[in-house]
Amino acid sequence: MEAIVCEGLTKKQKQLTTLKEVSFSIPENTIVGVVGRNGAGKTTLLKILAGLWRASAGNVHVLGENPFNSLYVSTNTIYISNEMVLPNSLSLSVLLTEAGRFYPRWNDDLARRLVEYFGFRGNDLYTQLSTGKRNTFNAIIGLSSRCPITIFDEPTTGMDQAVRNDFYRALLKDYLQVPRTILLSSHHLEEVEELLEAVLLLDRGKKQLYLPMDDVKHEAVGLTGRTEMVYTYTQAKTVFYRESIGMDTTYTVIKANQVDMEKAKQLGIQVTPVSASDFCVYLTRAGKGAIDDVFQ
Ligand SMILES: Nc1ncnc2c1ncn2[C@@H]1O[C@H](COP(=O)(O)OP(=O)(O)OP(=O)(O)O)[C@@H](O)[C@H]1O
Repeated sequence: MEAIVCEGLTKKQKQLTTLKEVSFSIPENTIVGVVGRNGAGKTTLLKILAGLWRASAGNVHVLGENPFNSLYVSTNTIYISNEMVLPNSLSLSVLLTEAGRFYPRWNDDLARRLVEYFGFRGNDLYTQLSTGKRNTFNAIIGLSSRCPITIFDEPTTGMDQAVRNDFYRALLKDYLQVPRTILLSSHHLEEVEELLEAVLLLDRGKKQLYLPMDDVKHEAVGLTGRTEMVYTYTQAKTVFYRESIGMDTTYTVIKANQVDMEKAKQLGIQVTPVSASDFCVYLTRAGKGAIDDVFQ
């Protein structure tokens, strides 16, 4: 069954169209990464799915309902972001108790064990936590809620590397125990790719790609060789990205299934894999050349 379905989802904010006819569906009990450059529309999309914002056009169904103003969706969905505002006067321990009263599948034992593991004290106040600690606490709430739709919007902002690793590991372990639909937005695809079953890449409000993770990893290859050779070889092929390296060498990223390895070898062209993360970066370059051009 599909947990989330979007058809032609469009969002207008002031003069801007920040989501443009985005369509996709996510089966229940899957972990999907939502990636894209700054301003691509990730937060906008996630807030609409969480029922916090209303779509301007198109259809959105979360657990079979339009999420906006739906009590059913809001009790079965949690949206975790670094914009979360929790009451100043309540201790962390009381905040966990209150979260447990709201979310039907809340696991208090998990919450308390994570709080202890990450070095919180129950009587600390939320507003006195550092940014990384606050986001760690938010992430604990997100995990422990065990909501059927769990949305993490850049959850690791400010966390140090060890905490990020622990968080992703905890997420995977708990997901394996209690499968649910998890959306995770991140600027660091390389950090989360082992967790993800699919990737949704947004680019300036449009869906640029939505593929199973394994396909994203194998979608493109890089060709390095003499400029003329590479240009001739890649004619009529799907080129995602090109870059000059040195005087007469070019690096070109093309669709992997269009490469004949034998032919490339004969032409002296070296074929190398392209990581999922690099592939997404190549797909969403602004088309204004490279940063080096600024210094010329
Ligand atoms: N409240 C708002 N009013 C008007 N425009 C907004 C509002 N919130 C976001 N936008 C615009 O919508 C676009 C998408 O923003 P959004 O925050 O969804 O992107 P994002 O992919 O999450 O970016 P980032 O990676 O920087 O967090 C941006 O152009 C942003 O300026």
